[in-house]
Amino acid sequence: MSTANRPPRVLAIAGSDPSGGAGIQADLKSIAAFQGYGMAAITTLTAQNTHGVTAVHAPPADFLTAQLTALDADITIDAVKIGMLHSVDIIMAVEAWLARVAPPVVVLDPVMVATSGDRLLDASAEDALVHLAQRAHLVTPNLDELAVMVREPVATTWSTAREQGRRLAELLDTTILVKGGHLVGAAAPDAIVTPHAVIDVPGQRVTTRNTHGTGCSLSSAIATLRASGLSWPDALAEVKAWMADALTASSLLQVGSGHGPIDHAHRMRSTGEWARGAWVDCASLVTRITELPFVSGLGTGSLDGDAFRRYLAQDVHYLEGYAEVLAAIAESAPDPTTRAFWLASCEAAQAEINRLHAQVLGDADETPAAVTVEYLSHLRRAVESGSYARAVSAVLPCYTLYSDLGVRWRAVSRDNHPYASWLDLYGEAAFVRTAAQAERLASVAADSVDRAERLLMSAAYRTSMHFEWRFFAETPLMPA
Ligand SMILES: Nc1ncnc2c1ncn2[C@@H]1O[C@H](COP(=O)(O)OP(=O)(O)OP(=O)(O)O)[C@@H](O)[C@H]1O
Ligand SMILES: Cc1ncc(CO)c(N)n1
Repeated sequence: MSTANRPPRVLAIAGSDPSGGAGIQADLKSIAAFQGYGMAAITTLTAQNTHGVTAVHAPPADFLTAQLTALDADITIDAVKIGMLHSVDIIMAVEAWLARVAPPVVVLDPVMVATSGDRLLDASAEDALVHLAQRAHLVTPNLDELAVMVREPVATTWSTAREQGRRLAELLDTTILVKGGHLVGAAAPDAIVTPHAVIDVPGQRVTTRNTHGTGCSLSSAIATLRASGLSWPDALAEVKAWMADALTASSLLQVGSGHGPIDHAHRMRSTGEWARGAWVDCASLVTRITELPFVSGLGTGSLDGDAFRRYLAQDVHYLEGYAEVLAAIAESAPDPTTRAFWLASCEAAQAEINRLHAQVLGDADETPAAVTVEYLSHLRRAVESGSYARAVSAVLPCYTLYSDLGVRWRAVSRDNHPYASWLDLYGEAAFVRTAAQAERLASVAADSVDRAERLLMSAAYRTSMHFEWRFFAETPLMPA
């Protein structure tokens, strides 16, 4: 299924939303955001904006068949995403085409009602849609659609939703993506559910009204990543991280006064730039860090155990101050999602402190080294500057450097390696994702400040990277 370097050719069979937030417009933007080549066969035209749908016009179903036939006569299709189908005639046209062409990836978003509450599927077409769903490799109902498909009341808890997903998976004998977007609370969980297993993919809720088209965008993005070779759960985790940022960035778009669209293009717009630039500017410093005897000895496993212990004893001191700094950053974060990220990071640092005390260090309490004290005062000064952007820049090397080292160490054999569990901590996918997210948040912050402040951000970042170098150079040499 992998398309190696060729972008997957992804076809959306869906309705048009002229306001650009949902329907084929959202599909094409999402497919492009995940680097696919997008195509669109239009089932229906809607007249709609961010407040709702005012009219629907469906061309004859034969004309949809003509569009689909023109495509498969000429183009190999790697994935299909199916959205608004509106009527039994249209559903039957799509079903006949799927039966003939059998595309390798078929994702069905069983669109019934828009975010605004307007019906997009005739009530009489619900059974036909359930029948069509048996031909899909993944079905992505929201909680209302799930309830219709299993003929039960709408789930109000996540556990009921997962159960209903399980029953639908059995009924259709296929995989279901159960979406928790419509639940209330701080979480926005999703799950990949088969007749035999449930894989939860957790997520934080973004506080925003701009949720128009999230379902369309999710299903076409996941079809694109599946056709690129990812498993359903991996594809979902990737798309959820992207969706959270697209929801957060939606406030800048100012499209309409109702439920506005998400920002599909947020990654193209700017994020990643400042932080990547700051990293590249520190390239030679990073090389010097990797060449330190302590760092190379950690990788090969040849490092002296006492030196590692002395480093950890200082790292505990460092992490204690660092966790306080992260809590202060969370306090000054610009929105609840960003705050949740820094709080989670603060908790992870505290967990690491507890783990080090319990498993490695015991009660011994060594004096903080000069480098530890100075590095922490640098971080505190960045917080006290009152600039969120500068404080984030100062803590960022802790993410980018350790993620980079972790990735380098992935290739190292873990057989009899004395520091294997420590190397694993930073090389695992979750930490790499966290570091990438921290970089994105720093870049977003960089976009909101002036040039002078951006220069101060870069200075704070470089100073921290320099302290990282000193920390690896000096702490192992502390007197025992
Ligand atoms: N406020 C939110 N914060 C974070 N994620 C969200 C939020 N709202 C929806 N999502 C995510 O967006 C995706 C779509 O979910 P949702 O349940 O909203 O679908 P839908 O109702 O089909 O969407 P649509 O608005 O297009 O009808 C899911 O991955 C869901 O978890
Ligand atoms: C065309 C179209 N498809 C799907 C949805 C669901 O959000 C919508 N609002 N409009």
